Amino acid sequence: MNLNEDLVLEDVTVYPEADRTRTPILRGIGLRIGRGEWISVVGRNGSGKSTLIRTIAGVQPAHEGVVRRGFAGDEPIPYVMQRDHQWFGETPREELVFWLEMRGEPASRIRDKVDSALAAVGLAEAAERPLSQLSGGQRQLVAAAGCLAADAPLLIFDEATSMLDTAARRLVFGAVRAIHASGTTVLWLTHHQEEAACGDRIVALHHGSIAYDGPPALFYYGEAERFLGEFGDSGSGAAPCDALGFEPPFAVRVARELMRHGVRFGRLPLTAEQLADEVKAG
Ligand SMILES: Nc1ncnc2c1ncn2[C@@H]1O[C@H](COP(=O)(O)OP(=O)(O)OP(=O)(O)O)[C@@H](O)[C@H]1O
Repeated sequence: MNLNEDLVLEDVTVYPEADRTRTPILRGIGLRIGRGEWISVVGRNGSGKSTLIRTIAGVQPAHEGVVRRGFAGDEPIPYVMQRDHQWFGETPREELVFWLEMRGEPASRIRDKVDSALAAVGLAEAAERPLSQLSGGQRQLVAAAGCLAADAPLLIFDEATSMLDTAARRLVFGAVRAIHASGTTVLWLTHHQEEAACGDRIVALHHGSIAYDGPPALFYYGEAERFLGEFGDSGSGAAPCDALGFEPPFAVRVARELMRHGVRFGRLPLTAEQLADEVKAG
């Protein structure tokens, strides 16, 4: 594994069941992922998000094009999915010990690795509690801790929080943000634009192709100058987000409305906190 190299997809196409006579699930994907990035992946149902993630994770081969795995290495990357996966242990600790034993981790290192992975997701106290007594959010954190303990080079969440209530979603999101702050690369697939807006970069899929790859502000506001200067009455069509049929985060909708009424912002807000800061700054 070359830790300094990006993970790169060049002109990648994937067909259903490798059948090249069928309409591709992914077509002509070009993507470069650097270490330490947080990339939000958005797209409507069936746009190819999970297939893209599976290709990046190394469990779905590319039928055309090139995948250079760079820092992600040759091993398939474990990832956290929407629904509870199959559990092997009775408690978070047993689950992680099982994962590490399966990977052939030396017994002498298992305890430390399990302790630090559980601590990283805030589950140190719950290490010995039965998994059946944990909340949905906590169970996803156990799965995330499993990825961490396994030294996954990328932390991948495939709509993991979509079945959770707001509090549990915040719990998972907050824990992953803390892990990211310490340098881990994160790929976060979501239907929640509020969550997508928090990443460094948004990749939007549309019918199996990348329709947008860039900063969140440009995705939700379009060309900022144009938006700030002459945003029209309808307010639609200016931003990639609108063109692709997504509803922007609440803070963006409020900011756009304020801009329509002549309010000007120094920095385009993406979250409620940023909007509040901008309003306070006057
Ligand atoms: N093995 C397969 N055979 C046939 N079609 C497939 C196969 N795998 C995926 N597809 C189709 O490819 C498209 C993309 O699927 P994928 O699961 O990657 O999309 P997605 O964006 O993750 O969707 P969702 O948001 O609904 O989970 C879908 O229309 C799906 O039905």
